[in-house]
Amino acid sequence: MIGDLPESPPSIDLEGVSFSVGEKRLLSEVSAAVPAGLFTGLIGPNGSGKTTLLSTIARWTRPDSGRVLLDGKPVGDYPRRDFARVVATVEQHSATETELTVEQIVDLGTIPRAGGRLRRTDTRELVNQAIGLLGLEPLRRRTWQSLSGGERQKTQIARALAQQPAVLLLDEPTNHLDVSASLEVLQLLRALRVTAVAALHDLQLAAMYCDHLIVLDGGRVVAHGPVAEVLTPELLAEVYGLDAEVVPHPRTGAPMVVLCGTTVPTVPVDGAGR
Ligand SMILES: Nc1ncnc2c1ncn2[C@@H]1O[C@H](COP(=O)(O)OP(=O)(O)OP(=O)(O)O)[C@@H](O)[C@H]1O
Repeated sequence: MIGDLPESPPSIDLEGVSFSVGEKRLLSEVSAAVPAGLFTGLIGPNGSGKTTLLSTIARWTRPDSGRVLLDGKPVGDYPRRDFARVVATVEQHSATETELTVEQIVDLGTIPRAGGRLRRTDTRELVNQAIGLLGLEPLRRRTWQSLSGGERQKTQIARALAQQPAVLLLDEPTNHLDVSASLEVLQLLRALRVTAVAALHDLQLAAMYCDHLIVLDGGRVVAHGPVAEVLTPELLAEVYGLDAEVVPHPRTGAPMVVLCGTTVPTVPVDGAGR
């Protein structure tokens, strides 16, 4: 046990979570289960509430009503320091003003867990491991300012992994990553077998790497459950307005999203205004 929190990956339960800013309802009665130790994808169109929901799980946003439970206990009931040790986050937009190097940023990940108690040699080992896993060795002494978008993204993921979290909350973790880097990073994250929730835009990546999906639309949950049950042509048409097929991968049999277009043309095909 770390404080009140278990070392093993906890489950997360969302129970009727609602949140508004002024008149705008960002989350509406969101209820879903995030299974322990699995990789859950949070999908939905732009503005559907994915970042806001991650923020409520991370305790940055307090819901107006409803509860977020970690291993059956409201997240707000955990001591701040214990919660920070166990839950690591990778945000959609990271700070750009820092002068720190890759190594120093990854080292920041060890602070919450160490709480000043891990010996320096132990934290160095965690930093080296995380840098190695993300293939950042050649960049370890480069400054944040000098990194490309994808290199920054990998650095932030390495920082989160150096924390050795039981829960990982990731807002578009493949942002800026090329195709093979996206596959490598998701494969790595999934293999950790922590309780992970990742907001994803790429439906094919979600189909390949997620165990479980929560689908948001307009701040509401429209579906949640195992990928094969949730990812259907009907759902993609309803939520995204997509004309798509979901077929078994010819080699692995895993669901594969084949896009045919949109169900509603957004741009006139025969010339605007005619
Ligand atoms: N402080 C705020 N005040 C008013 N509206 C807000 C505020 N923060 C977010 N919103 C709105 O809430 C909705 C949900 O935003 P959120 O960032 O959670 O969506 P998202 O699904 O993560 O979007 P994206 O895929 O574009 O990143 C959006 O319509 C957004 O404009």
